[in-house]
Amino acid sequence: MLGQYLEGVHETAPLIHNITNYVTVNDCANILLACGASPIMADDQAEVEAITAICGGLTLNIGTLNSNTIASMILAGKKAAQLDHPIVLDPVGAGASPLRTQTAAELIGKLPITVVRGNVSEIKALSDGSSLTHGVDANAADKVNDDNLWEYFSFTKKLAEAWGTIIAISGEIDVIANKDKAFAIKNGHPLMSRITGSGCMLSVLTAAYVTAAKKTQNSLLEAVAAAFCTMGIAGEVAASRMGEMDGNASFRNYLLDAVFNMTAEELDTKAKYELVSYTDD
Ligand SMILES: Nc1ncnc2c1ncn2[C@@H]1O[C@H](COP(=O)(O)OP(=O)(O)O)[C@@H](O)[C@H]1O
Ligand SMILES: Cc1ncsc1CCOP(=O)(O)O
Ligand SMILES: [Mg+2]
Repeated sequence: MLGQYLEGVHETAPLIHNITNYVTVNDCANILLACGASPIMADDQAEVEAITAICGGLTLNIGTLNSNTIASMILAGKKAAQLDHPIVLDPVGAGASPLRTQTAAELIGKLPITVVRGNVSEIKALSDGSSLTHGVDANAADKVNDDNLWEYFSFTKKLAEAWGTIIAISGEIDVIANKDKAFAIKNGHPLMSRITGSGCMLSVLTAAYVTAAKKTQNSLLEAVAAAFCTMGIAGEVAASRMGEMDGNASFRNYLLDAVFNMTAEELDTKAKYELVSYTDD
């Protein structure tokens, strides 16, 4: 079922506008190319509306936000809204500083965000201030596990309703929800948290999948789940290639290669997820 979403990206080759951080920008461009999409990074207020207008989707990542890029995000987001383009928000480090938390909240309040993709501590910090991030990483105390999974289903459903977005929480178990349904995804590998950028790359990948799904009139929720499974499976494949002297630099390259070589069949075969419908309860 999810493989068709990768095919959709290959067939439509969506162009994605990214206003993102300067730490992981090159990895974000490369993972978009790896999945068959195209990246353009542009963050000056004088051009963001024109760039958004030639693209199919937009990623807003606040990882190294500043007052110029915050204004650019609002301008680009409003243009994307006018053109009915999907917008993915990555609230990097929300909870780590008031500027990050307030900016992410402002973007959610002012723009019709399609997907908020963050780690569990970032999303909790934004929902009710109930967590502290470990910098840009999740706080171990917030971890989603089999015991608290239903609490997180209910949490993401409520948040999806309140914000009118898809909520996509990443981690060892990913939880992705709209107001009606939720996916729990169990692909991935612990090494993914030992490189910088696995979350940022996942956000741009998500933008590519939802942009393609919108164009082909497919489910945006399933498109997000397909992007998450793609990333998780790529992490598993990359980990299986690690040699004795390999470290996080090799892992990052193997991860990109795994996305580049991913097929719809591989995605369908290796995806590990549980789908829950709230209308059942
Ligand atoms: N311990 C883990 N086991 C399996 N997958 C993981 C683990 N930690 C992170 N991931 C995966 O890494 C990717 C990035 O997630 P995460 O580390 O939560 O984002 P961020 O880098 O924004 O904090 C996701 O695909 C997630 O599923
Ligand atoms: C380390 C760091 N500092 C600001 S942005 C950034 C990258 C965060 O990337 P990710 O959330 O994908 O690990
Ligand atoms: Mg992140």
